[in-house]
Amino acid sequence: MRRPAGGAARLIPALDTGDAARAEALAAALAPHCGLLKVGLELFCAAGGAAVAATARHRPVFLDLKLHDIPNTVAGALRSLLPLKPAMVTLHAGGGPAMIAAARAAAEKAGADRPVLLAVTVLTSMDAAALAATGVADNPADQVRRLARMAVAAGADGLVCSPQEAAMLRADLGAAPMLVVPGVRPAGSDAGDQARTATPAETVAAGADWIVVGRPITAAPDPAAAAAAIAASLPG
Ligand SMILES: O=C(O)c1cc(=O)[nH]c(=O)n1[C@@H]1O[C@H](COP(=O)(O)O)[C@@H](O)[C@H]1O
Repeated sequence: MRRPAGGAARLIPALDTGDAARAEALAAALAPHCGLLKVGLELFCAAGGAAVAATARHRPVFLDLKLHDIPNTVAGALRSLLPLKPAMVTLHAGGGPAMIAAARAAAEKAGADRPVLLAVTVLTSMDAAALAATGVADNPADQVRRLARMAVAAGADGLVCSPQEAAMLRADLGAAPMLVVPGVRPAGSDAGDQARTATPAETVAAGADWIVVGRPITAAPDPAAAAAAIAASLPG
């Protein structure tokens, strides 16, 4: 997976709907304004591999299932997903180094076309209090850094973090890891359940390769126009 040159190629709209027909209509409308399209849990649970195939007719697919299980099970899930040829797949960094290494080994079976493996660090919906409720006393940035270092050392190609940690991870880990960043909100739009946010331009300036945007696009009266406006706001 090549890194995006800039502009619309950096945008990944999230097709978060349980309605496969609506997802396909969104994919067709948004394709001119984005680099990839994200199929996440809502759409995959509703429509499975057929939704991935339908989406892939428009743009390469970021398959965001956030795998998190014992290493053997995650490796098996990866093998099951390879025929769908996703460009990117997520797994939770919290599954630990053996799980990530097992996923990498399974992905390698696809050869040069293997999916990029992205380790999700601390969900962008979590603030320090939510993290503390899980037993992690560190602030989100410190926990993101710890998980990111571990995940990259274990074989992840890239990381999912919030806009607020992107610059820190670039400084800490250098240019190599791909950074895919959700929790992105155009100025003035509703944060919803996202806790650690920034605007699209701020997020790219902080070092994100790709930004993931869902509701600010899908809930807009004209999703294609919303995506085009976000893409136009991104630095090259
Ligand atoms: O892995 C992800 O894409 C992801 C990780 C994370 O920490 N936070 C996060 O919001 N996401 C996804 O990014 C999208 C954000 O959607 P909106 O909040 O509607 O823009 C959703 O599809 C989430 O599943």
